[in-house]
Amino acid sequence: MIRIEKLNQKYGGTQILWDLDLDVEKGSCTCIMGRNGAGKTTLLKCLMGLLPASDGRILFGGKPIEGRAAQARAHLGIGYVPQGRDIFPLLTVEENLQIGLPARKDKARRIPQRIFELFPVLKDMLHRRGGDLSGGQQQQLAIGRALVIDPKVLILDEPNEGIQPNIVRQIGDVIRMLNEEDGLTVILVEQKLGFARRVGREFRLMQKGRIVAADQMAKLDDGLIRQYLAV
Ligand SMILES: Nc1ncnc2c1ncn2[C@@H]1O[C@H](COP(=O)(O)OP(=O)(O)OP(=O)(O)O)[C@@H](O)[C@H]1O
Repeated sequence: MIRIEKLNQKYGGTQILWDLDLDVEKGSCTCIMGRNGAGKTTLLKCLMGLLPASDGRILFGGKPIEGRAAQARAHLGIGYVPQGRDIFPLLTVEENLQIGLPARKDKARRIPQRIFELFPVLKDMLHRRGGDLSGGQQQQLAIGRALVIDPKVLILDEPNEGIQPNIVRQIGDVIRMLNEEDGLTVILVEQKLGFARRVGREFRLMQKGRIVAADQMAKLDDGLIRQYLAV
């Protein structure tokens, strides 16, 4: 579904991603892991078109998208939940969710009910300002907003950063449900091993801007953890 070939990215003179290759199959739930600074967020931003790559190819459903703007990638069906959530604090929950509606193929004007089934708290707080929500509720809103476009793939960058454990569990359950029941392809950047193991079905390990290991989640053993994840 997504194929990245020989992706390179630089911040000024500093190269961050090096000839990076990544294949993500339709229906998979892939967890991208690696130490701080490995380039995980940079990779997601290049995939979303929020950072320009120096060179390389990004294919979505077999078609090159590397020349397309971020908004066009959303219209193609790539939903993105950025690190830090980036919800609009002065807009209501409803307005935050409505932002995605024009990107839907069917041009539906109403927020899909499925989002409120997954996150009932968003229905209860529909008219509250985004900025008044707790961190966990804001994260649920950020995921809801990405789902409004009816994406084919959902990309999440550390959805659990700074969130209380009961909401982390709920978010994990929702990601699993979206993947298993709705058939949504998921790409998740995650630092917490327990969450990654519970939610991810495959892993990719990153080190210094490269993918250095890839397998089924069950094969993520202590040796790999020591080598690429332990701090
Ligand atoms: N705007 C920027 N300008 C210059 N360098 C940057 C910028 N953003 C990130 N970097 C550098 O790029 C490298 C990769 O950062 P990135 O945020 O992609 O890593 P990460 O694996 O997501 O780390 P983390 O787990 O800490 O979020 C780091 O060395 C970081 O310092």
